[in-house]
Amino acid sequence: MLELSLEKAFPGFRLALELGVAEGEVLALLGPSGSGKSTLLKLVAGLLAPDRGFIRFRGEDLTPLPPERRGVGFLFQDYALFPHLTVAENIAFGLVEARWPKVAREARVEELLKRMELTPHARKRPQELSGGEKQRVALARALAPRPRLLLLDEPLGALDLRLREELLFFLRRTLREEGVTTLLVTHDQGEAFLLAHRVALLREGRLVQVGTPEEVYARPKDAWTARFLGHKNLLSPGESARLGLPPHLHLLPPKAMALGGPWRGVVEERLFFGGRVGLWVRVQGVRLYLEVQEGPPEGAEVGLHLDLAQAVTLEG
Ligand SMILES: Nc1ncnc2c1ncn2[C@@H]1O[C@H](COP(=O)(O)OP(=O)(O)OP(=O)(O)O)[C@@H](O)[C@H]1O
Repeated sequence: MLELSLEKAFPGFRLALELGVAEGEVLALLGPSGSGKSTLLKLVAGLLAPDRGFIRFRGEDLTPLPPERRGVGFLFQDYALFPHLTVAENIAFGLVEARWPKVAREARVEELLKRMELTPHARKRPQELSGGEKQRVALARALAPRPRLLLLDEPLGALDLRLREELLFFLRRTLREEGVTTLLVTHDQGEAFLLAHRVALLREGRLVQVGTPEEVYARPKDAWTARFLGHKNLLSPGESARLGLPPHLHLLPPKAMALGGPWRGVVEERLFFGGRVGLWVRVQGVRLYLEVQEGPPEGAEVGLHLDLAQAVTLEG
């Protein structure tokens, strides 16, 4: 168990939170730019000292320890590999430092090369690798010494869309196979949902909500959280009333809507995404968004099924 109780202030910014992470759990810190995600990671890594509070891991207080004595592996945004070392040597770096015996070292490097599909690149230097390959080497290097705790700051940040997706599934498998307790920073909700057992939403240095991806998506605490998690159908009190709901702020989740039903609407926008189609439909003067397999063209009149019993009341 990792237990955090931390306070840290900068001019114009204050982080204050308490958070527990279970053994082997992957917890994603999700929040907009400037919400304090990296600051939190740096406090746990020991690169910053808290003004108040503690970092406890398996009952041991890590707060007074320097970074290298915390048993923490990290992968920060600028995953600088050592340019003069080969891929295998980069991965072995932490093992040499930790004085692993040669045989164990070689076995671990080989295991990670294979796991990360880097075996053919073992003797290359970083400048001979693609962006995605570099990122995999950096991840292997962080994992190699079997850290008890892994900190990942935007591990897929610097990559293009296609590589991001490819590495996302790769990272997901790796984290689950290694079973290491992980704190992961991202501002991408899709990434957080796919990678993490639980998601912690950070806003202006405070935790807004913590829960499994399913929990926070189904029951966001307030309108800000709902929007941040990618919800599109937030109904103002007036819009709620027009659809026959009490005049409060509501969230209509995607599963509460389908084509074909008694509500009459007009397709105002049709967005083709490839495997799915997004539709903005105006119903009773309210614009609602839904995704379908195949959708009617813009301007078409459609029938909508709205299960209003599934609407979630939100705080402002
Ligand atoms: N060393 C520092 N000195 C002063 N202010 C800092 C320092 N580090 C961070 N801050 C401020 O603290 C706030 C939180 O920064 P932090 O880097 O933790 O945000 P973040 O959520 O990681 O953002 P991003 O997604 O953009 O990386 C910001 O307002 C930033 O300007």
